[in-house]
Amino acid sequence: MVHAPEITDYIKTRAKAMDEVSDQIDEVNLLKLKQNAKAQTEKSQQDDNDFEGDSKFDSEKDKSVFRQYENACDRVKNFYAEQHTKQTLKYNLRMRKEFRETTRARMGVWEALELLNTLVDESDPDTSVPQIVHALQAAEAARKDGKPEWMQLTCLIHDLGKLLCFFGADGQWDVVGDTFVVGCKYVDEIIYGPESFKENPDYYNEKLQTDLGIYEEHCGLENVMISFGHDEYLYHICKTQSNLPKEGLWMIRYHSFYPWHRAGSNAYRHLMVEEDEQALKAVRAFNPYDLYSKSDAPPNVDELKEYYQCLIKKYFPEEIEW
Ligand SMILES: O[C@H]1[C@H](O)[C@@H](O)[C@H](O)[C@@H](O)[C@H]1O
Ligand SMILES: [Fe+2]
Ligand SMILES: [Fe+2]
Repeated sequence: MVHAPEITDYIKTRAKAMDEVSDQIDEVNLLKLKQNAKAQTEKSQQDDNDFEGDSKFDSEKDKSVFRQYENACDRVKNFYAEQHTKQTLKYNLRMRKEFRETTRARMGVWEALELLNTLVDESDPDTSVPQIVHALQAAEAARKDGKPEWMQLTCLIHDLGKLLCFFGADGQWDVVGDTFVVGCKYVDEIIYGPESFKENPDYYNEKLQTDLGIYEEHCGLENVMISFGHDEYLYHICKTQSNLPKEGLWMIRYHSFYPWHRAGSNAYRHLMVEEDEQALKAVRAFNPYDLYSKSDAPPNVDELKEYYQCLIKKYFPEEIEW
């Protein structure tokens, strides 16, 4: 039997022991929490570093069969003739003002993707499948390579700006195709070269046909007008309505800017600032998922829907203003 004074002693020692045990438990928990946090930071750092690693999904592919513009079909050639003729400086100034002042539609990201189900890109020599297929091919390739979630999502949505085709665009010349800088000399790296601008009035304006044109040296790509289309349009939507990292935003904004980012190009370097080097790295890391996934088997939209809807929720609100 334990008596009164002893009870208190007993209770005290028990309590002390309990305290010690719970201290230990707390310590174990704290340690676990710390370990978890450390693992998470390491994981996210790993994720972030990982986005730049070389693509692997395309290792077996013959890359030389993509982007063959010289022997492309008439649909592609006619597209560029029209785009190079109509993307004038004046047109670009007008578009930039106009598109920011209007909301064309309100809908969620997945809904927007489903709308692209009916759109085939006339400028593309490498694919003639509906754009939702291209979106999922690009995203699935990034996922297969273990790229971070934000990059998988960027791959999924990168061409959503082509929705402009449904919002009263004048055709496709003002929405799709490679982009280039307007307001300065047309560089050799542009598809079909500077001569393909012969019907464009800017071609005959001497002030616009110097290396700098209307720009200052190293003014930064941010301050340069790149021909208007799905990249620029979607970039502004994502910048103001998503929490995608800046790398994802760069991938979207410059993915069609092949004269600048394609392998071996040195074009437009005199307009860049230091940060644009980072952007270039990001866009080059993204490019294989956009380009080389075009020859992959078409993915099953219904099967993938849930996974990507979850990803979308992490970075976008339910409804977007388009
Ligand atoms: O989505 C477009 C399209 O597929 C074009 O054909 C290509 O030239 C662009 O660079 C790309 O962004
Ligand atoms: Fe694109
Ligand atoms: Fe694309």
